[in-house]
Amino acid sequence: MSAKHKIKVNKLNLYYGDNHALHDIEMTIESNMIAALIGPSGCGKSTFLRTLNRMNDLIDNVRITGSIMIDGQDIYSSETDIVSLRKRVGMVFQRPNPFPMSIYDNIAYGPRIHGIKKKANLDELVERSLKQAALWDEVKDRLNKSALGLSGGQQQRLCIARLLAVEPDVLLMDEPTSALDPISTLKVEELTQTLKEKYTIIIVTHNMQQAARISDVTSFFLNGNLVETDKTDKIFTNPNDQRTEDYITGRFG
Ligand SMILES: Nc1ncnc2c1ncn2[C@@H]1O[C@H](COP(=O)(O)OP(=O)(O)OP(=O)(O)O)[C@@H](O)[C@H]1O
Repeated sequence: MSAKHKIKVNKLNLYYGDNHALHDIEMTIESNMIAALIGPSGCGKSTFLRTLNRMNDLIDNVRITGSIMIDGQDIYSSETDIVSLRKRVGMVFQRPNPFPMSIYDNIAYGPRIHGIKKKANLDELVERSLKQAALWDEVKDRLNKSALGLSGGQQQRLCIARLLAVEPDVLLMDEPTSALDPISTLKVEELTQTLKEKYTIIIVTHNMQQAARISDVTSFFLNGNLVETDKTDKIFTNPNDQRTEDYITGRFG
């Protein structure tokens, strides 16, 4: 396997009880890329995203076959420690979900759990994470105020900062801007462009303009199948598969 392959998915199948939701998915994602997952509602994008940090393990009756290698290690092997997997592969959800505590404590929460206790170290981590999430300037004077007082867009960047504080290397984003106004959306989109220098990002989006604007590669899903993955420019100008063409030109979905 090439060292550049951050994530390698082999013959991945997922069943919710009798519902065969993902069929033989094969995908390779390289480091420092933004990979967008697109497709009509119910095609399996979120399900696939959740397999990358084993969030589906929390759902009853889920059965998974195949493998997902991250940095050459099978995340479904019995040796994988799920807590450290979720630290390495963090997730941002559709609705910002800050904890009902101060801005500072939201960011310090993860590092404290992972054993960082010294105030000076936490201060430094909080500042660095908020700067990385392009939120520091807006909140530096109110770190001890409740995170719930932030705007939706600020809350989403706080959730991103909270992830960065535990030093992941893959970021999963499930429609991270669908609940945000256009200006906040733009800020989160700009943020993804700086974050990809350090992280590998996989983003589910219903917004095809967003996929075209921010991603390097795009995968089109349909009915639980991965129809094709290609460079984003190619997918949006000259896809290989007629079904992709029909979707991006708005013939269905
Ligand atoms: N927790 C669950 N239990 C049972 N079935 C589920 C569960 N989550 C998703 N499914 C089913 O799996 C299939 C894929 O759903 P998924 O949410 O992954 O699609 P999606 O492409 O992300 O859709 P959307 O764009 O609407 O969010 C659907 O048939 C859905 O009903």
